[in-house]
Amino acid sequence: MDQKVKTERKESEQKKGMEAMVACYQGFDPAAYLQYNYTPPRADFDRPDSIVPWKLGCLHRAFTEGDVGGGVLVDVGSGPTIYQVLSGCEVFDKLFLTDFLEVNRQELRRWLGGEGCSSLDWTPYLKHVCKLEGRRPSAWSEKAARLRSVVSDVLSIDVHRPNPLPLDAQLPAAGADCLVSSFCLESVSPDLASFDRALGHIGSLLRPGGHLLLIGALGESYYMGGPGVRIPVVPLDEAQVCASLKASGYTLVRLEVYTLPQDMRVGVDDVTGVFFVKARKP
Ligand SMILES: Nc1ncnc2c1ncn2[C@@H]1O[C@@H](CSCCNC[C@@H]2Cc3ccc([N+](=O)[O-])cc3CN2)[C@@H](O)[C@H]1O
Repeated sequence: MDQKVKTERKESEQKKGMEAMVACYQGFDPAAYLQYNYTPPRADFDRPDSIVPWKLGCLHRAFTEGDVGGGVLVDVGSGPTIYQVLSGCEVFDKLFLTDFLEVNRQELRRWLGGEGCSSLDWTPYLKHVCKLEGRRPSAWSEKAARLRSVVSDVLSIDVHRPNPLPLDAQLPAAGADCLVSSFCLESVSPDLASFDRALGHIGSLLRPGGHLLLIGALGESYYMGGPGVRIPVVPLDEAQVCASLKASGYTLVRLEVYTLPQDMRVGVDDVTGVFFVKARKP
């Protein structure tokens, strides 16, 4: 088989993989997803070993240790959640939330509009991050107001495109100062090659010297995006995450890993661990 035919066959297989992934996401249910992953036991602020307090602690440290800040922060694949930017909103003046699905963008806009009809009450999250910042928990409403004030837009995004954002997105020509992305790339990529390409695509949004804060699942092969909505995930391990970041040209600043206790494995996925990466684009 000559090279041209091989390339065409490979491109056709990649296209089919992406189309299958898009079809999986048509059943994504933001409210169910939030219930599965962002309520106890995974989000139990009275349990030091709960996943969400661990993630919020990683993000708080990463955003407050002095090397991250400035103009523009982009959250890649926000989903229906805002926890991932509760620390970042204090050190950036311009923040973009993004997601592939309109149902998730609508969920984010509802919270931003303060209409009080979000699918999840984010108050405990706001209070917890205020506590991490040494503020009184009653400052949570000030933090909510701060976040609402710095979000510039809720954009569509497709990490499988070389230019993942809409052409009219108002990013600086040099790129964003920081990217944060949580549980997205591995959950939308049919295979490792696709994951690596997507990592490269989002890297094009980041200026040289900027930081990437990446949270993701380890050992996950599927998750439930809603009742009966099983979405495939490309399983990752620590070594692969490090290799993919290196191949994408990043300098690893820190990798932290959380191993799920048995009672955090609640049947909505087969995730075994969570990684937190802080990396810098040279
Ligand atoms: N082409 C695309 N480009 C960008 N975003 C896209 C694209 N396609 C779909 N999306 C968008 O990406 C998605 C992001 S949510 C992905 C969920 N990830 C898996 C889930 C999360 C989770 C949470 C918490 C814990 N835990 O242990 O506490 C474990 C786990 C592991 N399971 C979704 O918003 C979709 O709308």
